[in-house]
Amino acid sequence: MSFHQEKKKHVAVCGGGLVGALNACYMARRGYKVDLYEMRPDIRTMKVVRGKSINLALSCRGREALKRVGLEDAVTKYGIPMHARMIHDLNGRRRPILYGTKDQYIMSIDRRLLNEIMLSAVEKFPDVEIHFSHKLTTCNFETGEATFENEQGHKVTKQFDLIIGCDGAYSAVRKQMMKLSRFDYQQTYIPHGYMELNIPPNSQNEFAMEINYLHIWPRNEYMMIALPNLDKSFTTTLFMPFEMFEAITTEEKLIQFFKEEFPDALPLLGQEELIKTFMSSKALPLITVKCHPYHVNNKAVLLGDAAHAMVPFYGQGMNCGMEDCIILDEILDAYENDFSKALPAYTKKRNPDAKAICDLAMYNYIEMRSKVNTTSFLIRKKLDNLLFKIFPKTWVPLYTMVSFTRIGYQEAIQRREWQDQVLTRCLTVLGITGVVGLGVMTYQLSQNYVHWSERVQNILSQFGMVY
Ligand SMILES: Cc1cc2nc3c(=O)[nH]c(=O)nc-3n(C[C@H](O)[C@H](O)[C@H](O)COP(=O)(O)OP(=O)(O)OC[C@H]3O[C@@H](n4cnc5c(N)ncnc54)[C@H](O)[C@@H]3O)c2cc1C
Ligand SMILES: Cc1cnn(-c2ccc(OCc3ccccc3)c(C(=O)O)c2)c1-c1ccc(Cl)c(F)c1
Repeated sequence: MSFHQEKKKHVAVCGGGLVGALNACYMARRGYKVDLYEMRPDIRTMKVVRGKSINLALSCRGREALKRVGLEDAVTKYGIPMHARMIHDLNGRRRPILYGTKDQYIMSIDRRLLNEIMLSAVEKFPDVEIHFSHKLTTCNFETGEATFENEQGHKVTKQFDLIIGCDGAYSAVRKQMMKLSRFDYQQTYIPHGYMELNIPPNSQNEFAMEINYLHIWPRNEYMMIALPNLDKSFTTTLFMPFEMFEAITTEEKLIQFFKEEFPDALPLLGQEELIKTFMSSKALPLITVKCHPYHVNNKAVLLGDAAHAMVPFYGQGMNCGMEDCIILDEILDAYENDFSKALPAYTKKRNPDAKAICDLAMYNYIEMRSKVNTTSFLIRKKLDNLLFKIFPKTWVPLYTMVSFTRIGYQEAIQRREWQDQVLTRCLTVLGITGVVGLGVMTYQLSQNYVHWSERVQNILSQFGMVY
């Protein structure tokens, strides 16, 4: 090796899910030698892949991350744009509210297909190897050694320049970090669980609802959403307290519940299919995880849910994790691949934003659970869109900043807090002004009324009529 030729960095990406597969592309593009370890078998060869939501919403941050490794078109050609939310009320009325202009839409993407596309993209890079059915068990943050166990229980230990934990909300890499002092960790399971249902194509084999919409049934304690699939079905996710899931013990109770809470969805779901799916499924838990720091020495770093798992009530978990790949890549450029400088800088840059979106997703969950039914959802969103039209530079709806820009999550929330203060003040002033104004107007009207009624009476009296 010549004096000037730097030794090629050798990294281990642990976890071949949505963020790990993408990050492996980023690391390979940097010219690193990449070993990607995924504890599951190759999903591209599996008939059924169990796991999280069947489809998910891809928005600006995730798209930009895909774009930078040349995957945006490969993914979005299989995506279904959702230009608006479609709010379903109890009477079955559906109200669309646009997300913004025609180029401001989120996309419904099949999770498995997205993962497969990225795994296949990884394999195209030189000096990259994917090790399926290899589970990370332990790692040494002093030496960079990591041990993986395969299906036969055989263990292999290798040494790396960097261990990148993309192994999800229940990360093994993070578990190793938790043994270290001054590693902060916090997790919260929420009382709600989720269950995925399916709205199949209708009898004409067409979509059973409007296609390019994120369908939302806000019912305070319960929420349901539906995202379209390429096979003309809708993956419908019911969010409900576990107690409620457990209380629905018979088919009658289930049908009665949907008749009361989601009457328009019941015929689309199909009673028999709903019963079959609901009675054979278990509601799955939802967790939020926050931790700090994201790195250890110059040997390990966390991305995606391993670093910041969030409840799915803002549709940002994957988008945030994909944006992590951009942030780390930019910082590695800035510090010329010096991990001892780049990793602390990554934690410093990313941790506040990731915590902010975790908090926002949780806030939205609490908000939707307690205060959001169709009316309040509609009012809120229409007011947001109206103020955005009037003050496009200053009043950017929070959902727009989060989903259609790469404004830092923390900044987006700070700007929203300012908006809330302004709105509260305006409404207060309007309220006070309104009351005062109403008083003045009433007085004036009463004066005018007296004046007006005198005039009418004078006119009518001239005709001998009095009313
Ligand atoms: C119901 C629901 C709806 C959602 N909807 C959206 C949405 O609309 N938009 C959005 O942006 N996000 C959404 N999310 C969040 C999104 O699913 C996650 O943020 C995203 O999957 C995180 O990707 P990840 O790669 O970090 O983790 P994961 O997708 O969990 O992948 C982790 C990978 O690591 C592997 N692994 C785990 N442990 C090990 C180990 N020890 N060794 C090796 N491999 C290991 C796993 O097998 C897996 O393949 C939703 C989540 C849920 C639950
Ligand atoms: C999967 C996905 C992608 N985006 N969103 C999303 C999230 C929040 C939203 O608004 C914030 C808000 C809603 C209601 C009241 C105040 C603020 C909007 C919107 O404005 O349309 C869209 C979701 C989603 C995920 C789960 C549930 Cl339960 C849900 F309803 C939607």
